[in-house]
Amino acid sequence: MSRAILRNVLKNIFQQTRFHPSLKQPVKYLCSSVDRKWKGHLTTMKLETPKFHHLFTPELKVLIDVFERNNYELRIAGGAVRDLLLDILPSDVDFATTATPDQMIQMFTKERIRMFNERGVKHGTISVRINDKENFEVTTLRIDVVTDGRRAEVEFTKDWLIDANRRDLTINAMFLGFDGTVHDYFSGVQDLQERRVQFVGDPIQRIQEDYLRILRYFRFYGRISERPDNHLTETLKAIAENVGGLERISGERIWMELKKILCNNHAADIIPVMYDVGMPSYLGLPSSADLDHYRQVCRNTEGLQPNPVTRMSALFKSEQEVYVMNERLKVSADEFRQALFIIESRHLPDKGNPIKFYKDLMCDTVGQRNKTVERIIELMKYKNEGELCGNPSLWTPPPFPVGGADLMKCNIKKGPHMQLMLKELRNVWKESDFKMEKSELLERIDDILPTLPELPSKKK
Ligand SMILES: Nc1ccn([C@@H]2O[C@H](COP(=O)(O)OP(=O)(O)OP(=O)(O)O)[C@@H](O)[C@H]2O)c(=O)n1
Ligand SMILES: [Mg+2]
Repeated sequence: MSRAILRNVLKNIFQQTRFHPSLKQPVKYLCSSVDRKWKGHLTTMKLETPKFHHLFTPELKVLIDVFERNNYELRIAGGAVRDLLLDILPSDVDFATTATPDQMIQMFTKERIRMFNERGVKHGTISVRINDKENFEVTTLRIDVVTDGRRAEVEFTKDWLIDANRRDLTINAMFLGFDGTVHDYFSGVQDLQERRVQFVGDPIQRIQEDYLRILRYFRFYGRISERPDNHLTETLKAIAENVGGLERISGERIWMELKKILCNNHAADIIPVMYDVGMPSYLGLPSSADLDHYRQVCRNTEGLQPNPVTRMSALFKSEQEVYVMNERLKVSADEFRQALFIIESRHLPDKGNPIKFYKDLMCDTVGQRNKTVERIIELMKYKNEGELCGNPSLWTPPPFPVGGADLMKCNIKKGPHMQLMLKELRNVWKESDFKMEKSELLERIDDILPTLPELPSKKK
């Protein structure tokens, strides 16, 4: 078909659909429908993996029977199909059906199956618990009618193609029947085989429906692509033009995705691409990061299962930048402290003796010992000294032999003075390479006392 004819056909569909009274948002709906009609094309294949059979619990069989008895179609949808095709057991399985939420409610009530969590109903999701053992979420096929880039108002449909078309990536837009048939409208199987990540239809439209999809794109790129630099130009262009929409996405949701990106394959290349398309400020990351240093830290941490914060810390030049990031991403208190710890300790001189350096650091770091060990292990990965991680006894000093009670016996009162004295004694102990014993350390008190600063006395 020539381009001109195609354009005309599309125009006709446009005009017919535009004034259809049932459409609340004609133009948006229309774009999707054109997209669907010309790009969506069903291909099927049989899935052969034992992982698929693992899903068939007695409870799932009950669910399947209920839908069958009531003549509604039910299929596995989205991410779980992708994972099974990759021979991975999916961590969560979503189900899609042609039954409307009302029909499902009627059916489950009749079948005496317990429903819970009514909040999903508006978007077509019914949650059920079967045999008091397993929960399932079943969602009616739908199209997102009005979207504000975060949430959608939906309209239900019985057309699998329409539902596939509103999904983000081709590899996430497939359905799986319980006989093992994969229903693939947008060449998701081929994209998986060729390890290609692309949006369903028009990337701009898909992104504008939910800006978090920008991050989902990079997450799945890391999981799927074999090459670090195989992005489609059209995809990157659409992302670059729409990064501003990330402003509307909550920091928590962004951090959930970013964490995975930082630990996935190709993290060394993906974050710089995210910089190229103008994302850092929307993620609370410094725009002037040293990306070569970041790449180096990715190499240092390769294969060591780093905490995502460890890699992210390479993007920060100052504590201030860590605070800015936290303002946006609201990372956990632990993650925040880990980032600060790396920023503070990465440039301390180790005087050519890393084991002594880490022992001293262990000794200097206040807080729970197991947390300190975790932080130091991450610092080792960061600094390319990961070979030390597996052997903490090498760099863990014995417990400091002096405590507050010992100092009180030597007439040192509790409070800031005692803290200063403990700190000085710890320094003496470090210099002895952790060999001095309690009695020897306590003998030093008299020498240290005159060197301590005068502390202001409490006002009466
Ligand atoms: N912003 C989003 C989020 C989800 N989905 C669709 O909803 C499915 C299920 O979403 P979710 O469970 O959040 O993601 P998964 O793709 O399953 O990935 P994961 O393995 O992390 O669960 C996705 O596969 C995709 O079809 C989407 O189109 N757009
Ligand atoms: Mg999922």
